[in-house]
Amino acid sequence: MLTNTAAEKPWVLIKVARSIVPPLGIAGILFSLVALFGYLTSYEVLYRPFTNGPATNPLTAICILLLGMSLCLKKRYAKPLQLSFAGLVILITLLRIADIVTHSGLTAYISPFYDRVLMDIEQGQSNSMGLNTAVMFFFIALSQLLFSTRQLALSQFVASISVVIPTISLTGYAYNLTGFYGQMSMLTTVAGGALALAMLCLTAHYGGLRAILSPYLGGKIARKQTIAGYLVPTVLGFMVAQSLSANEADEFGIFVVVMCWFIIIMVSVSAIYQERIDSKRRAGERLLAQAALNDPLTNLPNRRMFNDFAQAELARAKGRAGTFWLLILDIDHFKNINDTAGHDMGDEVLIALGQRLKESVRDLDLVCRMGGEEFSIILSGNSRQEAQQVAERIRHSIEQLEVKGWTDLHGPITTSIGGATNTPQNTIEDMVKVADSALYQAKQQGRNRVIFA
Ligand SMILES: Nc1nc2c(ncn2[C@@H]2O[C@H](COP(=O)(O)OP(=O)(O)OP(=O)(O)O)[C@@H](O)[C@H]2O)c(=O)[nH]1
Repeated sequence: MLTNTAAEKPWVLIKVARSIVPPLGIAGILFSLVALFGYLTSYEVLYRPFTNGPATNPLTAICILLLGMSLCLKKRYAKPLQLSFAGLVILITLLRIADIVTHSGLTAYISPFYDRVLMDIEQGQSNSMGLNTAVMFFFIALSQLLFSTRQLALSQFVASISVVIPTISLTGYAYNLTGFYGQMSMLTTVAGGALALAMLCLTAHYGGLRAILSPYLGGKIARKQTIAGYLVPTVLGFMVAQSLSANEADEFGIFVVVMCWFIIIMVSVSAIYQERIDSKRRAGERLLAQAALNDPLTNLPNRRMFNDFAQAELARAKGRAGTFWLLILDIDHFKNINDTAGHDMGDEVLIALGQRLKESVRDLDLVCRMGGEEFSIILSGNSRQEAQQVAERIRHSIEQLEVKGWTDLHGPITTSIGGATNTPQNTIEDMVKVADSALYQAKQQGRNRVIFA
């Protein structure tokens, strides 16, 4: 039944963001399998896309595989497996970080295809999980762990840190700044970027990201600001970096990345506040719309809502040459209830009767309080016989209605009902007039009856 015109807009972008998580996870799995297949078959280009450039280390490929799988898991078994996969990646990356700091070579014991890695290193080729790669996967896994334990704010915060690392690496590849990507291969950069983005998208329904993806004005502005805040400094930075020496370009590159993320963080914070204020405004607007279309006593749609609904129903019926029925129902001798038991008892009767009417029809039918003790019911797509049966059933059901303080002392409440249907020519006003005159006849003939025009 139509009850609310100020409905929330669909949050399409959040749905899209959440729907791309499994495909990004699958992309990660494929990247890792390609790299591992490269090691298995000694087909170097699969794990080292650029000759003499950085390689995707086998341990890195395992981290990508575990994180990719954890993002693709279905709900039922997801939590324990996600926790285990994320935990494993955290362990591997922490070992690797300890390895880099202490030069202990611990990861050699757990790395698959280690002889191949050694061979590459002996030939002077880069092949190890660099500090930036280890930190990136550590943060992605930590974000997954926090998400699985419902720490959404922290999970989103950690995911945004993890997105920064592949962004720096990508900027390095774009600006040709080796220090920016170090030992992180293009394949690892893309796979890490996809997984970090997927982690961020998992929390799209929450916090800053939710505000940026909002379908309302605040979200629209925030999205444009985010894109401009990232693209403008990056493109301008790229042009300036071309004219700088290697050392200057490195420092300038860091400045550009910091600027981009500073702008994005500022935009997210202001979007959160904007969305908070706007959601209160929307709630107020919904309440106003509700009040304008509903009767406050019975909480049923009022005459205005009746007109909107009836016009739409008439247009629909004309479109498919169908019929619908209008019943106008009036409580018999209602004044007597007010006069005998007081206005409050009259109100109670109106509320109970409204509730009974709502329960007596289907969800697609509409029950309205037209005013005073008069109600209307729109029955969609019934034959005359069916509509008469419904009207009789309603009349009978109201006779059975019990309202403490009235029916137990003064007997049943009865109603008179007039019915009318649409014709190709008539308007809603015509239908109301016809149903009203049928109701008048029912009153004339002694009340407590149904008369159809
Ligand atoms: N308690 C209460 N009474 C209302 C409300 N709105 C209208 N009324 C009363 O409903 C009564 C309607 O009386 P009448 O139009 O004479 O109709 P009736 O007494 O039902 O008689 P018939 O319709 O001819 O059977 C009036 O006394 C109105 O004051 C309301 O919201 N609450």
